[in-house]
Amino acid sequence: MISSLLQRSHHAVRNITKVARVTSASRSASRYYTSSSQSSSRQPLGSRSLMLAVATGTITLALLTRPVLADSGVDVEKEQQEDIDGVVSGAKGSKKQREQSDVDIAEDLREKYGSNAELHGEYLSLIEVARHNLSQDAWVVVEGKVFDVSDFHKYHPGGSAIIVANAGRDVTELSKPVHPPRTLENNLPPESFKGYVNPKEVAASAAAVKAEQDRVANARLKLPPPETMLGLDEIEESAKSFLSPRVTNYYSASSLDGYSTADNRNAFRKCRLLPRIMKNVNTVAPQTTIFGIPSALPIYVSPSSNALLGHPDGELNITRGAAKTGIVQGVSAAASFPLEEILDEKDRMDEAIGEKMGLVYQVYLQKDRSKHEAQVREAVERGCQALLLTVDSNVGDLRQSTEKLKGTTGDLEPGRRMEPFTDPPGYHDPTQEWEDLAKLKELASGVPIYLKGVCHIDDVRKAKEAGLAGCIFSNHGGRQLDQARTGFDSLRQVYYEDPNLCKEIELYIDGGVRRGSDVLQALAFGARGVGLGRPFLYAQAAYGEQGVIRTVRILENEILNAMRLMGVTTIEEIKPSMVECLQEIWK
Ligand SMILES: Cc1cc2nc3c(=O)[nH]c(=O)nc-3n(C[C@H](O)[C@H](O)[C@H](O)COP(=O)(O)O)c2cc1C
Repeated sequence: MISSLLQRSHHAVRNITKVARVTSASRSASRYYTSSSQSSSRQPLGSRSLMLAVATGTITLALLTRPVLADSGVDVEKEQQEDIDGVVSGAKGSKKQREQSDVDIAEDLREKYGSNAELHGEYLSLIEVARHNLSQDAWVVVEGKVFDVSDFHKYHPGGSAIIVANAGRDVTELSKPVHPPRTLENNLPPESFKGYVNPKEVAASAAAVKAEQDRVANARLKLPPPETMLGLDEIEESAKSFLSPRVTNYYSASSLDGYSTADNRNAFRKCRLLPRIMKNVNTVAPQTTIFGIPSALPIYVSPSSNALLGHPDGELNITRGAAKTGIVQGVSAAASFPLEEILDEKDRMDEAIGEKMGLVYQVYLQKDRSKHEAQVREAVERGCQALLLTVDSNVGDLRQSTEKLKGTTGDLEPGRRMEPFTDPPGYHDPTQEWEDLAKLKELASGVPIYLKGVCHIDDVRKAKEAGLAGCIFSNHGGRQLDQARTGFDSLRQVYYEDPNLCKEIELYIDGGVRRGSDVLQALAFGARGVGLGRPFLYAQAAYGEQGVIRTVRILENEILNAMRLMGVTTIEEIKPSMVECLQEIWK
């Protein structure tokens, strides 16, 4: 059965993925062999298994992109509910666990129980495994054993996507046609082994995963065509109509009470436009430069992690859609595809279109500085045109809706904690300071740096003094500090306090932008452009690359319409006096 499925799947996606996959697989594989940062205990792949893996990488990806099990008899709804646990945004415990990777769990278990660990009740639950389902925190189950493949997937000869798409799950059946038995295990450092899962649980889960993939692929086929979508919210609703609760929750979740997320939308509703009349608006020009890159519209894709959760092509959909519409793509440090694969896709698009698309890379400062430094080096070497340093995330988030769904429980430990608290969990660097920018600038070697997640005017001034190219006013879509001021309100406040600042340093906003008129309001107060996060995630989830294109076309139509109705023909003509904010009227 598997071989006929493979054949069907292979034909379906052959043209779009084959060359790409093999090229990128070869590059990933060669990096895997040569990278000096690899653990010394890591063994190179045997040449036979490597060739097999490279040759069949396309097939494995195809398997993911097609329905694989028509009628498994599995309770999909129940599985989806359990699957919610796989949201890694809050998988702080797992990060901590990984930091202790020198503790060789494998040896420990083997020493204690030999190969019969399961008889002693030392199982890892699949719920726990499912928590590690994102690119930066990926566990998989192979033949009852749990492995941490967070680093390995980037070097997987068959491509990273196949692993990331199945992170948190049992991949035994998927890997069988590709790998001789135990290939994966033999090529991982010993500390990657996390433990065993109950074989009965594994069988049930594998069937449920396949059934869920089947359901999603079928549901996507039944959506109304993308050209019938007239607004961004409509596309989001389409995506939510079939995405599993865990994916919808991951994309939509906010910190704590979600005030900032709600405020982001409402910020634009507080303002009214004052159009100027009797102007010739036959020709309008919405083009501008974003992060120094020519852009067809004053919008860009704000970097958002894990697009693959919504669609098997994930960020690659966004690369294709952005290239074909002439807007800039922001790639997240926690993207589900490695930067290398996204840049390979960009190269292909540049060649096909005959023009270079705009692509900028987002980074976080991490506790292990070698990690973000390596990311910056790679981004700069491969020609990313700007770096966005996200500064609103010096610690992780508190998304309680997600934690609740995951069944996370809290601390009941008694104790009078009178000492200062230190060392918060997670990989973000809580010690980050302005001084750290010097090193980043050095690594960037002239590539402009923008701070993402700025709120206060004093920080804009400091960024200017530090020689940065600009700031993005943002509260991270309401996913970090709840009640942080909205990007749009920060921009307005800065404009009122120092109207010339936007001439001295580039300013952008993101958060809650869903209409062309929202874009115009931000431009009026001096923003060069606005970023959108969730709309592009949902658009690619529902319609792949076409969803991204449709989203841009909708915004283009709305921006052009609003410009004409406002009586302006260029972005420079949009002035603060054309926007009245109700809050000010009531003062
Ligand atoms: C699911 C999701 C993942 C995100 N991941 C990142 C990230 O990895 N890095 C980052 O700087 N911002 C990230 N963001 C924030 C976005 O870049 C952007 O600031 C926010 O989504 C804007 O709000 P909007 O979704 O209302 O457009 C993420 C947002 C969402 C919704």
